[in-house]
Amino acid sequence: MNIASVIVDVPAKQTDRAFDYKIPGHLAGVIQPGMRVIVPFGPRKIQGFVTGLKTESEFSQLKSIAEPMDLNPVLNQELLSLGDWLTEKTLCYKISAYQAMLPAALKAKYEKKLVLAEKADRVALPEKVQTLFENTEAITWDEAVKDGTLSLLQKEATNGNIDIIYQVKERVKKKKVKQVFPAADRNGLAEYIEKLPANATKQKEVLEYFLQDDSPIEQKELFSFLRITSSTIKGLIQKGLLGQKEVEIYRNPFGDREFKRTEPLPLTEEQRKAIIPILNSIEEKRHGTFLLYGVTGSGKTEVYLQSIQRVLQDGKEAIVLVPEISLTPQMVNRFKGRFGDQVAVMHSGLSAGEKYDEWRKIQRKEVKVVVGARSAIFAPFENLGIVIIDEEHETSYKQEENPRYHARDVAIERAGKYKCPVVLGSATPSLESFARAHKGVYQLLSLPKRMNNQSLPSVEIIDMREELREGNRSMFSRVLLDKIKDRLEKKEQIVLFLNKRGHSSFVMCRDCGYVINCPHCDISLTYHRFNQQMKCHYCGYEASVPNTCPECESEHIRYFGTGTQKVEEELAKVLPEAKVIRMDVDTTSRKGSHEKLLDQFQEGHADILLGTQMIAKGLDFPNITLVGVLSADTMLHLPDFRSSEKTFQLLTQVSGRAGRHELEGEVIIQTYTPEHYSVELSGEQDYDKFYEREMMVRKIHRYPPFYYISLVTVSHEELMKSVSVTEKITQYIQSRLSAESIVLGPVASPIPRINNRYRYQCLIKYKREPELGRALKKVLDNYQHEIAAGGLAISVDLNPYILM
Ligand SMILES: Nc1ncnc2c1ncn2[C@@H]1O[C@H](COP(=O)(O)OP(=O)(O)OP(=O)(O)O)[C@@H](O)[C@H]1O
Ligand SMILES: [Zn+2]
Ligand SMILES: [Zn+2]
Repeated sequence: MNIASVIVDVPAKQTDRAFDYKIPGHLAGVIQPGMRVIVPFGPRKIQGFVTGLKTESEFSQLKSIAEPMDLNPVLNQELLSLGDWLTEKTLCYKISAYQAMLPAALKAKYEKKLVLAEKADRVALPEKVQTLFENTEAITWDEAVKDGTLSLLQKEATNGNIDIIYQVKERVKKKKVKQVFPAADRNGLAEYIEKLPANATKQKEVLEYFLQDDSPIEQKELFSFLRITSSTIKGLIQKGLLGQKEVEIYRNPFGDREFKRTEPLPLTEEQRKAIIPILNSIEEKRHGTFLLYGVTGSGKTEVYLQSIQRVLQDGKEAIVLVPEISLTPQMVNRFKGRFGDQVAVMHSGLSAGEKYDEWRKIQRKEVKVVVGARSAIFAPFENLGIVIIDEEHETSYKQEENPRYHARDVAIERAGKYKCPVVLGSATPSLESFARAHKGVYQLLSLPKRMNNQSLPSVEIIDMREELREGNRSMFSRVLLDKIKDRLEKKEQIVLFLNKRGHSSFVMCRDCGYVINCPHCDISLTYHRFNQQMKCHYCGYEASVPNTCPECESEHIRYFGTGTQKVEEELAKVLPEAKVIRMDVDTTSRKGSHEKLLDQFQEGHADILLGTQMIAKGLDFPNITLVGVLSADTMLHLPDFRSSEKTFQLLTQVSGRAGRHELEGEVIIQTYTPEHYSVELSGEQDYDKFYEREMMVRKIHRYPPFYYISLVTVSHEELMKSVSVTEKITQYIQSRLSAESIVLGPVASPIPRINNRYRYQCLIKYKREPELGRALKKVLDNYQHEIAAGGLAISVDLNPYILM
């Protein structure tokens, strides 16, 4: 086995296959499949993944592996083959598939360096170059750029005097701390104390400390404990009385927080009925997908916890996926509280280093449970016993960049290999999943009632147009305001929800209606209050608000739309006595602030929790008795066939925050389109009715779950180019598919221009097209050169969740 197959870090068609490399003698037996290695590729050295070992190659002149990057494989055999599956299902390159499975810290970073070529004659080089290389063989690219000698160096590179090399670097280092320990025995320490002059009190203290406790201590800790500095121990180290060493530690994102241990609750009759089929599937080692459809507050989480407990009994492992936005401290507590140190947590709030450490705990089998967002589905477990996906309807489980995978599909694929169950949980399942459960593809488990038979909160829908007609121009309806006042008196808590998605603050002229758009993208600029700038969310363009309208020169140009800050100001005006906690991207960007705000709210330091999407889910606070939704319909008008579904789901989730414990809950939903069925039915909290209604719409318009869809988006700086390419693609795809399928295109994307690139798309609706994947791959291959040259971009999504 002296030859390794390696997938190299060059995402392109020509390199999307394994290359053979010789394993040099000194690395024989060291190199294993799943390891990252550094290999020569063309003129540079790059990273690669070993996918297999063999004894023969069809090629004769093989280059050798330069060095391994890992001591142990970072991908196990199962993940390596999952990479093949991912490549086929999402049409991505193998290298992208493997990289998606690893924490960011393990993705290669390349440092460009300039080195003197062997044949170079130092003294013959231009003086400037000589000085650069005076004391060194290599300088970094950045240094060269800063020095302004780049063109000179370029000339020397052409002459062959300078080589450019790429050095692979790890992004994140293991965290190390310095420890101090006694290097002499007790007698030695004691003797030295005797010999110390009387004024060396500090040194004496240090030695006495180690006489009491001879275990190594973190240097920083020792210093602060004894109030000393490094000068105190320096002499002691030199004399061989103390030693210093570096040890690796895990970064701990949870600090010293204690997690209160919880015991399994006796299950209710309904929970028992729901959990039995899951437990059976675990015991019988049989793969199956369950849809746990349970209203908000019905105790789904307890079902998850006890299923995991069963899995751990068998010595197996569990993956729990939670949407990023609801990966709240409260959620983490529930898992850490039950399973303690056996739990690793992975979410975007962690630094790259912290994520890396959590990942290593999984890899080293130090934990058995991972709770995380989408990418945690790739946790490198090797004895998986269950995968749980909470809030399975959330669209954040779909990755919107290569590889464009859906975590649900990956979960089912992995669980199939390990012969274990997948549990999808939701109060408002996605239409696709519910339809599959109806067909018997998934097994449906229901929790139709709340805990303790607590009723769902009562919901009242307020027509804001009516409010306006009756002279109320504020953002709060009279009913909502009255109810808030009532709760303030009763000392009960209120959640106010502002749906930010789909609408934002924009700048408009009140006289002529002119809206300020991004000059590079066909989309309005978003107004940011904190720096009073307008910003494009697609390309980053920024500008300040003009004093007069560029169109009619009116001075009545101002921003519209409601941000959380504006709501907060408004609240302060009408209810100055109310204490408000605002939660949005601005107030939660600092690490730990999310948690702090929620803790404050839970401890009763505020009456009102005001926020965006991030407060819609997962909160389980007993004192919340009123939920107000300020604008229910902002999402309804997005050009997306799922907008009704998303609106219904969100309204149901938010409403579910009220009255979860003893106190009864009430919900007020303000809307400008009360007649829309997704608003109306979220008022009745009737998912089943909504499902029927929405299925009819999907059937008529031939959308999922009746049809599958795929989307090709083409963009180019020239309008005509993107139209013509899209046109060709549309025709080609059409020619490859059956008459039953519908190929729509070329049409302009809902956002027709981003960053000065014109965007056109082709939408494919189909029922069964085994050829489609191959045809789309062919399209990508065909345009590979133009794409690589940078002018043309084509993205193919076999299961798009964002159609813009
Ligand atoms: N068997 C049980 N006995 C007593 N209390 C329970 C039991 N199961 C769950 N609970 C409690 O009921 C409350 C609601 O349960 P939980 O939060 O698990 O519901 P959920 O279905 O996950 O809700 P949501 O989908 O709204 O987040 C929690 O406070 C939980 O501790
Ligand atoms: Zn104007
Ligand atoms: Zn822009």
